[in-house]
Amino acid sequence: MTPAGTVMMPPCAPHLMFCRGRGRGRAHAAAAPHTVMSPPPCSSDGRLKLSDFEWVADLGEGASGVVTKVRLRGTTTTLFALKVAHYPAPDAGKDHDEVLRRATGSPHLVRCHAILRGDANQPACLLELMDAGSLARVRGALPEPALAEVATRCVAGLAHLHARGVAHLDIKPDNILATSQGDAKIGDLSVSRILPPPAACTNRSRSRVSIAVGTTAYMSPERFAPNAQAGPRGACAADIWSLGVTVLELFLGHRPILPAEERPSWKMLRDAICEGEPPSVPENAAAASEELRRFVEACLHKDPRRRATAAQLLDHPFVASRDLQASRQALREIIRDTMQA
Ligand SMILES: Nc1ncnc2c1ncn2[C@@H]1O[C@H](COP(=O)(O)OP(=O)(O)OP(=O)(O)O)[C@@H](O)[C@H]1O
Repeated sequence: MTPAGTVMMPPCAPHLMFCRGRGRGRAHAAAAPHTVMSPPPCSSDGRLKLSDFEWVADLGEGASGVVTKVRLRGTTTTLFALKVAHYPAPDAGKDHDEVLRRATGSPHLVRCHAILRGDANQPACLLELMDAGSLARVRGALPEPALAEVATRCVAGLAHLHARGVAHLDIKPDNILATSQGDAKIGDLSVSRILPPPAACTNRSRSRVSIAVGTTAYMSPERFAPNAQAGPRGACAADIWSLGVTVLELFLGHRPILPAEERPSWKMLRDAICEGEPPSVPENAAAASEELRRFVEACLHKDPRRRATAAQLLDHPFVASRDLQASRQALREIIRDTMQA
């Protein structure tokens, strides 16, 4: 923690050039546009504050905060996304900082460079700018090679989080963010939970976390139980269901749970998810490979104990046997087309 209360995240990308100086604008004279530094450049007094950044554009607003594109004052190329929470989170605040700390080090998770504090002491995360927005913007179905690439990155991002005792709990297309360079990463750790270590799970009450958070359409059946809680394995399995729904949605080009044209209520979703068959790739989807069908099936077991883990999915043929070059190229093209649309 710096004297100003700024939490700085450790670097995860040593190939990026870091700011070592204290002066504004000394960060990265040769940086390309949208280059993100890690850790962020220092302000004039060596303590990073919200007032060191100037507004460039609005990026969006969600339930937990407002996100803007910002620039470090005095620079032209140092752009970030700044997510300022709507409210201070006195209890969850420490946990949230710890979630972000544990998330560093994976190229498949949107990087948080620092946590600043807003006027009302609400957390403000200085994030890597994902300049192509979220995959929810993609119109229509994703071609399978691009989907395999997205799935791979999400599985790798989740494997990183789960191995470090964090459940994301809000995996959905809106929270997979892309860059114009053709990258896609998991973002939005605002409802993520720190999990107790499996070895400490002898005392039931202390070994469970609430999983009744997140976005209803992507929630697994067990999350609809009153005060739904899970141990570390169950909380990670909840993420895997959400991943399966996300992959299926990106494949179909619409939400898979209820007819696309409906705007379902919470109860309709609960009934469909808890009482219906798990969603799957339709039999008549001729374009779907066997690998994709099996991947979705491995994620979407109603019994969380039967779902694959993120570590197992890393070896799944849909991920491990994809054509690397073709899938990366396909993802780049989809992102480019979406940005131009
Ligand atoms: N790092 C980023 N770079 C670019 N855009 C971003 C970034 N992070 C978030 N956004 C955009 O800002 C908007 C709101 O972000 P986000 O979904 O994280 O907020 P939220 O309050 O957590 O939303 P939700 O209600 O879904 O939980 C979204 O449109 C998202 O795509």
